[in-house]
Amino acid sequence: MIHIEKLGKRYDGRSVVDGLDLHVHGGEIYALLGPNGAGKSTTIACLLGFVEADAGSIRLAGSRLPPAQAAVEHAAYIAENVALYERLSGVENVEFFMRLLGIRPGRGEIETLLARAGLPEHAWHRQAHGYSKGMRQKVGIVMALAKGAKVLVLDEPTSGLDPEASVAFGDLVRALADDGAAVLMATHDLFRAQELADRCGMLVGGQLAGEWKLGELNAGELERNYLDILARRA
Ligand SMILES: Nc1ncnc2c1ncn2[C@@H]1O[C@H](COP(=O)(O)OP(=O)(O)OP(=O)(O)O)[C@@H](O)[C@H]1O
Repeated sequence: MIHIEKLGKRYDGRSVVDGLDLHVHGGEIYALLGPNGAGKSTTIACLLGFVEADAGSIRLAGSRLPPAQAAVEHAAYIAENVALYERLSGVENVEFFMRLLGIRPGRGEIETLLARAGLPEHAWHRQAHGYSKGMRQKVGIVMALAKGAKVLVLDEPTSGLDPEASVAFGDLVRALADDGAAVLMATHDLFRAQELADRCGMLVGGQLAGEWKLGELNAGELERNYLDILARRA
């Protein structure tokens, strides 16, 4: 579903993503790890067509379209802080963003999805300016559900969420993957990555320095591998 091959991106003559190969299959959650400045957000920006890659190829959901168009058609993106129209309610936000995509879900359908995402009913028709970070993430998930996104891309989705909200968010992401979506999640949260993801990769200097199946690692092993790689590169 997500196929990245030999991806390269340079800024100011400096290589920040360098020959990256990364594949995420439908039904799979892949955590992209790495220290600050490793190139995780740049990889995501290239994947979604926010910036143009300098080298390599990207295919989303088997589409031959350029990333920006393929992403509009097949992907949902949930940033660390989900931007909503503050004066619109949760329901109206979903309605508005779906209409931009030519999708017209009924109010009842949106409410059903908001309930599934766990947004409290009293918030559905309230302006979004009072929403917490976790509530915004839920509206973001509802947009992915309403769109039927085959690819879900998350950048630091659980940073700043309390443990309960983080677990609830993880359950929603798992449900989307169980429905067949390919999920790519950039995160610094090794604990949550180990809890949630099926596989993970570690970027250092724009290159994949390690890749693991999480079911095969014991508790704490991911963190040890991560720190070992950084120590070897120091
Ligand atoms: N628009 C830009 N112009 C110039 N340099 C950039 C730009 N965007 C990112 N960079 C640089 O590219 C490198 C990779 O940044 P990126 O944000 O992709 O890393 P990251 O792994 O997401 O980091 P973090 O964990 O801190 O979010 C950094 O050195 C950053 O300063």
